[in-house]
Amino acid sequence: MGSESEKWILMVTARTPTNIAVIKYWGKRDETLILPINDSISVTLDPSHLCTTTTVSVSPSFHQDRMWLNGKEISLEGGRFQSCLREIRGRAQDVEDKKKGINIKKEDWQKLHLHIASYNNFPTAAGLASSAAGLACLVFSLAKLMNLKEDNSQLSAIARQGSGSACRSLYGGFVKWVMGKEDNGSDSFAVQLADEKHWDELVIIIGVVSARQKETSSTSGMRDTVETSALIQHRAKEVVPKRIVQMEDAIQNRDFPSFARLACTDSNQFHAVCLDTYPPIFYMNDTSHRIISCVEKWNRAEVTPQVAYTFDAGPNAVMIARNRKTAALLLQRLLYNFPPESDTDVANYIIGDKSILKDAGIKDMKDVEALTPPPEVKDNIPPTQKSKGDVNYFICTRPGGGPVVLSDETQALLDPITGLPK
Ligand SMILES: Nc1ncnc2c1ncn2[C@@H]1O[C@H](COP(=O)(O)OP(=O)(O)OP(=O)(O)O)[C@@H](O)[C@H]1O
Ligand SMILES: C[C@@](O)(CCOP(=O)(O)OP(=O)(O)O)CC(=O)O
Repeated sequence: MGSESEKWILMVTARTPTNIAVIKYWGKRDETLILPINDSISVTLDPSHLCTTTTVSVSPSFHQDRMWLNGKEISLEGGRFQSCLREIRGRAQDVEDKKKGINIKKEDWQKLHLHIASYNNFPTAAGLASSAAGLACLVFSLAKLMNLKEDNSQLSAIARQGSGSACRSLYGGFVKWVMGKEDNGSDSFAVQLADEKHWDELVIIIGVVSARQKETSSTSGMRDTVETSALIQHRAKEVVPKRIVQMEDAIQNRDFPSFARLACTDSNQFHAVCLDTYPPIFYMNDTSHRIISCVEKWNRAEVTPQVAYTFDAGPNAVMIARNRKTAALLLQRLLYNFPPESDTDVANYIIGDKSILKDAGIKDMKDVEALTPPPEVKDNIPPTQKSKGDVNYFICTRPGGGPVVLSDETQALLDPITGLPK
């Protein structure tokens, strides 16, 4: 390993996506190991629009494990961070970098300290699953630094101990978290159902709904649900197992009507068990409900559903359109019902893949104001009833790939000489 006066720093930078569940995880059977009461299925979101980048580094000159999140130092003392660090260090292998004269033996990892810097390219703790991308990226990048032999499924079982939904961010495309049966959690990990190319027509539009930071975290919310809701047992034992099979088929066959029906009803049932919790938990707000009715009205007016919606533990809407054409029509409807404040630049209101905006024929606010009511809406909504400013912005994206190592050193978040954030 070399002496403390040695100045070498070894680092790895990785990028990891976030994911949105279409069959929800809600409820644990083991709080420490984070073992769920049902399987869940998610779609990985394109990391070009929503992702975490993490640089992990090791040096004999570091005196303690330290972490910076979005430029601010945070504590690594929490049990979940500690579980991930312990599990990874326990599996670390020898690492040799002849060019830099570095030779780390596997037992050295127990003594060496780490510096970690992470950046989310989207708001943290805003209900956009930052913990999922963040914990997955931490585990993935450390596994690369310490040369772990484990595959992504085995790494997902470590990320799971950081945050349950994080285990599904170890793969791109469509991912299932198998709940497992063992008490030690060894069979509770993520598997890829299909990669992102399998169903590449889908377009995802996220409505970031104005909200204060949520009152009930997922962790405490699901604990209360398991303790007090009678419906959750029925959901976990009877409803989800059938839906998992049906959702796997829908994904395999690219059967959008079944996919949409299952995603919407499962989101609705998740929010129903929240309401069945005592005291009740409300994650969706009035704007969320209006988005649901906008989509439901349109879906009912068409022969088959055009758009699926799903909501996690917050008011943000995740809408999945069957293809680009539908996504453009959806965007017109969303902008008609939820226009930005008059002084907003449309380019800041629709972010991510802006080409959908072009498909929808919208360049500026004049085009938004000129939108006519969609055919399924009978009466023109007078401007005062439109919900200006109830949505902060929309993100246009698509299903995306899994974690990757960024080999371009300029993308590292830590300085290669000091080991501190750049
Ligand atoms: N890049 C990151 N690296 C490590 N940990 C992170 C990262 N980003 C977020 N976290 C952890 O996740 C916490 C936020 O998780 P929280 O569940 O409150 O919000 P969220 O994940 O954005 O929302 P939700 O899980 O409801 O979708 C942060 O306080 C931090 O501990
Ligand atoms: C509603 C959800 O987003 C709940 C996510 O819960 P978390 O994974 O954030 O909870 P912990 O395991 O306690 O960290 C549904 C889902 O992602 O499946």
